[in-house]
Amino acid sequence: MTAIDLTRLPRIDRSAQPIVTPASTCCHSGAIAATGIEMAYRSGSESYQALKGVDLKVKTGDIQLLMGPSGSGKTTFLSILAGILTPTGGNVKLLGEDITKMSKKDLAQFRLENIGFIFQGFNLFPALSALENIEVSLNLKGIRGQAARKQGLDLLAQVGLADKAKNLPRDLSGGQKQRVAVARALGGDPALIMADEPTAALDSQNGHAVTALLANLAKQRGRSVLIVTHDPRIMDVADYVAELEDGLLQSNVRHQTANK
Ligand SMILES: Nc1ncnc2c1ncn2[C@@H]1O[C@H](COP(=O)(O)OP(=O)(O)OP(=O)(O)O)[C@@H](O)[C@H]1O
Repeated sequence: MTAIDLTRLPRIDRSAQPIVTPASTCCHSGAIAATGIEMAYRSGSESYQALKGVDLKVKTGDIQLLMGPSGSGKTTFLSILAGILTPTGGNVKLLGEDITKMSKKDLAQFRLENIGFIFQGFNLFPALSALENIEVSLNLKGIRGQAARKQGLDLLAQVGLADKAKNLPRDLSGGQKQRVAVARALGGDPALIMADEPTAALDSQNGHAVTALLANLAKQRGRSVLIVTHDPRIMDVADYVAELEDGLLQSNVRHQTANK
């Protein structure tokens, strides 16, 4: 496996954090506000209550982790916050807009413009090169032709893969694939980045590299980053760590090493 040159990744500069105004005095601090989220999965006459009334607020520029045991409802909650699943109760405001009240068409457009999503399994098209995978996503966001090519190459350079633009996914390591997926998620410069277990399939070095990338997005570019993870390595860069258990939010604690 090709080693990652960590020196090519931008450094995390904690001093560059935006000054956070207390929520009570500012109306712009909420990137994500979920209230009373419930999710009942139905199968025939059976129903399973996966979320039982979950509230969560994430401020602009914060890295929020969502942790908890298997089956506690993390992926369900993330999918609802990303507008992929519709909750059976409660509402979700992203960037001040209630996505649970949007039409399907408006929601699809809102997601394209504002959310970059990173999947555990990378979800790259196997027949397309690294660059083409990003270009296809940019095309969906209305960025085409030379503009898409240029932005795609810029994004690959940002994740340290400028020399892999023509590689197919099968010719990339797991960490490189995930960095392509991160680059793709950054296309169009979305305000919200959501990631489901982004480091689960990665070794230590690649896991740290992807973690550093996500941390830099939040701290140097003011993006709000929500990550479902079991990976304690990501805790080092988190601002808040929420614990879900049995469909309920047990806690949401400010992480001690944040804001050093
Ligand atoms: N489509 C579905 N239909 C029925 N039940 C579901 C569905 N998706 C998830 N569940 C159930 O809802 C609960 C929460 O699932 P979810 O995938 O959100 O948990 P998780 O915390 O992300 O788990 P893991 O860490 O194992 O990925 C589980 O009991 C799961 O079996």
